[in-house]
Amino acid sequence: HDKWEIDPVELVLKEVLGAGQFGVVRRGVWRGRIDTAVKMMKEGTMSEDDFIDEAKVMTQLQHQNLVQLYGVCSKHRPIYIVTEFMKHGSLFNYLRRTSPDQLGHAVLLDMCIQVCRGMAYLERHNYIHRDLATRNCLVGDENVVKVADFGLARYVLDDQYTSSGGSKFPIKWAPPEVLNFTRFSSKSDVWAFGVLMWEVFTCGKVPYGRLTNTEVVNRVQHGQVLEKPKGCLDEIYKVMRLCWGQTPEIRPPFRVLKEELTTISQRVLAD
Ligand SMILES: Cn1cc(-c2ccnc(-n3ncc4cc(C(C)(C)C)cc(F)c4c3=O)c2CO)cc(Nc2ccncn2)c1=O
Repeated sequence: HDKWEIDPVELVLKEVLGAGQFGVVRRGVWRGRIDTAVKMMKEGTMSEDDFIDEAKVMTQLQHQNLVQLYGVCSKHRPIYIVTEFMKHGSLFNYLRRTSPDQLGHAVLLDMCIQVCRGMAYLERHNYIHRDLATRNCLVGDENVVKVADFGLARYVLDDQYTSSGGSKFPIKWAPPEVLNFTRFSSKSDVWAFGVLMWEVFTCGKVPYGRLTNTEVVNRVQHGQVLEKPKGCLDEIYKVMRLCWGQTPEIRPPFRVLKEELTTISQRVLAD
């Protein structure tokens, strides 16, 4: 019996949470008491057999800042992907609907540190996210923030999303080596983390505003990076700049970023 296989009989489906990349996602109650989110995979959106193979690895990735994969219902179609439930939805929406004064610098920095902890865990396990952004992080009680949908990008069948020339490719979160050679690594996740920090400290602004993808690619390839968010501390912006090193080698790993941000947080909190 594959322990990552969930019996759909044990799932009671509730309200729709949203329509994700792969189809409708609903809240579900598992075994009578466990709150979950259930992705009901629309046919043809994902290479399902490859994903089901990977699911056993993904269920082993467990960290307080990663949205836990509980398992899959793969004995029927559509398959279900069952994960931990986060009651406040995406970090992107949470930032945009929560007024800035409610989110002081200490809270914004703490959110970035939580994401960094989750990403340092993935880095330690040589696991690449490939689409880190505030839209792919989720918020729970007491401003708990967790990284969601890590690794799933590999199973998307829509080549508008998977090819760097496609209309759905996350250009604004991609470093030069991904734009030029789609060369993903934990260091390309670090670049995306810098953009995520910029999203957090602008309370959910869209990076590079209304620039077209072509204009963004030109800027990134010429070393032009995002400006310091209004009111953002210089030492926090400096960490963002470290994430935007032109080549992956000069960007710090997540375990170093975590130490940097924690040190700043202790100083900021002391003030
Ligand atoms: C776990 N979880 C997932 C979601 C939820 C709902 C709809 N779409 C999604 N998304 N969003 C994005 C997404 C992105 C991908 C990439 C491969 C990385 C491109 C792959 C996905 F499969 C999803 C997905 O399923 C999610 C994210 O997986 C919402 C939750 N919670 C709430 C609470 C209140 N209101 C709304 N959502 C929640 O707790």
